[in-house]
Parts: sequence; C-alpha cells; structure tokens
Amino acid sequence: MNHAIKPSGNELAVKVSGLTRRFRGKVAVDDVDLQIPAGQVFGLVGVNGSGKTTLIRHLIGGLMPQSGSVRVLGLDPIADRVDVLRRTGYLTEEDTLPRWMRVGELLDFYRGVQPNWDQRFAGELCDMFRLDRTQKLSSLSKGGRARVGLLAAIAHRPELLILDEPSSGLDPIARGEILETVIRTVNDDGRTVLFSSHLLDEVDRVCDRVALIHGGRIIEEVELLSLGQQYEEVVGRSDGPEAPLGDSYASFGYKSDGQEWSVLRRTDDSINRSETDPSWVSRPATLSRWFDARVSQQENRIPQESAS
Ligand SMILES: Nc1ncnc2c1ncn2[C@@H]1O[C@H](COP(=O)(O)OP(=O)(O)OP(=O)(O)O)[C@@H](O)[C@H]1O
Repeated sequence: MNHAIKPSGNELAVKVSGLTRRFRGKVAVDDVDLQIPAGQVFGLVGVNGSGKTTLIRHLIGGLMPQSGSVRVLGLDPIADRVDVLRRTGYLTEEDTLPRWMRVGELLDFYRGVQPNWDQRFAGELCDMFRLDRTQKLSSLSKGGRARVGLLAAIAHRPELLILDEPSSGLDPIARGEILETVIRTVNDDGRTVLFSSHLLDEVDRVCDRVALIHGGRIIEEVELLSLGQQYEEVVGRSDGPEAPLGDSYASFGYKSDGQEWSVLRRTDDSINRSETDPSWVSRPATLSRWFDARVSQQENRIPQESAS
C-alpha cells in the first residue's frame, strides 16, 4: 500500500503567527512567527529553557495562545484538538508510559483509540525496534520505553511528526539508527517532521531547515544546505589580546585559546574580508559553530529591559 502524501508545494504543516506566552509574567515564547512547509524535516534548536517545549505544546493543543495564532495542518489545535491529534504524532523526552502494561497491551490501547492506526506497520516497527510484545514496560530500559513511545507516535502514519528532544531518552543504538530511519521513512512519504533537539550532529544529519530559538524568540532560520555559503569560520593566529576582525554586524562568535582565534562571519561581509590577514584560513561554518556563535552573540547583548 502506498501511504505517501504529496504536498502541493505551498501547503504549510505549521503556521505560527505572533505567538507570545508568559508564565507568571515571565516570557517563555516571545512574538514567534514560524512557518513549516509540508514535507520538510524542520529542526528547532536552542539552549535549555529557550522556549522549544513551550512552543511545541501550543502545536498539540497543550497550551492556548495568550496572544497570536497557531495552525497545524490548517487546523486550530485547541478548537480542533481531536483532528490535530489524529493527524499528528508526538514524542517527548518525558518517560510517562504506564509501566504496569505490557508492550502489546499498550499498542492495542493505541490501536483502539487511534482510528488511523496501521497494525501491519506497527508490527514491522516492533521488529525494527526489537520490541517484544509480551514484555512489561517496567522491565524495559528507559531507551526501550522511548522506542515504544516512538512506535506509538508513528504507527498511525501521522502527517506531522513532532519529536521534542527524543534523543534524551533513547539509547545510543536507537539514536543512531532508529531515529534517523524513522525520520527518513516519515519524510520519504512526503510527511513533515519537526525535530527539537540540542544534539546538533543529529539535527545536521536529518534536517532541511533549522530555526534557532533563544529567550523565546526565533533568532534566525537557515537552510542547512546553504549554511556554509552564508557563514564562514575564520581561523588564525593573533598576538594581541584584541579580537582581530573588528566588531561589525557580520563578525561575531569570537573564540580564542590564547593564540588561535576562531571567528564566525557572514560571507557577504566584504569590508572585513578585505582587511583579513591572508594567513587566516576560512572554512564553511558548521551547524554547531553557527549555533555557538549565534547563542553567544545573543547572551552578550544587553537585555532590552535593563538597557535604559
Ligand atoms: N509550566 C511552566 N511554569 C512556569 N515556567 C515555565 C513553565 N514551562 C516553561 N517555563 C519556563 O519557560 C521557559 C522556556 O521553557 P521551555 O521548557 O519551553 O524551554 P526548552 O527550550 O524546551 O528547554 P529544555 O531544552 O530544557 O527542555 C523557561 O524559563 C521555563 O522555566
């Protein structure tokens, strides 16, 4: 059976506009606009507490927008919660499955409540994830339970799969093989994946596009294929204690081990480029170098509230 979904090219799986959320007056998500085209594997990256889970909870109807709007597969996750949950798969890092159940009992439960459940696919996934239906969840490792959670998140072939820090619970085998295979399988069908993680090598391997969230705000979105054309890392030696490339908008993320400097800069920075010592070497920026530099740039910024 072919389960592929063919997005028309301009459909949005997720559309978030002007979303703000405060907890006891403290902002967790700050005026976020986010659009994820159907069929993409989209990464959401950010340091701890940057707002990833709060944003994701709005997508599955777990939080109501205080201001702004959220649409998932064209639906309102609060008003159309049941439809959204039927068409969405969700796995979080939290280990909350009922441990007194056996794997098979839990899967039968999901089959009963999820009308789109694909029993044959669930069986294939059980084999692939090396799960035994007779085993009690309490006797599985944390990684084993995370695999059951992953199976339950995808066996109804969701149009949108949301993975919120799934790797925290998965053992290295599941991380390396299973997660990547699952994301590719879901995406090969033309379905959309939103993958929130702090493990940048995983994000780099599977995602098409990445948004960096910091302090509740989306700081930047990049296409992974063109990141190295937009940003470069410049590395060289400098005797002085000063940052060698000046402090224009385009050069930031300075790191030094005492002698060697590493600087991130935008490749469209022609002024700084002409002033660079020719002995310095430049190379395309990696996702992790870009992430470090962008986060440190944000953290060194004086907060708006205390600037006056
Ligand atoms: N229910 C809540 N009550 C109060 N504050 C909250 C609540 N949920 C989140 N926050 C706060 O909102 C901010 C964003 O948290 P959030 O969990 O969304 O970040 P995150 O990027 O998912 O972090 P992590 O990577 O650690 O899971 C943090 O300052 C957090 O303490």
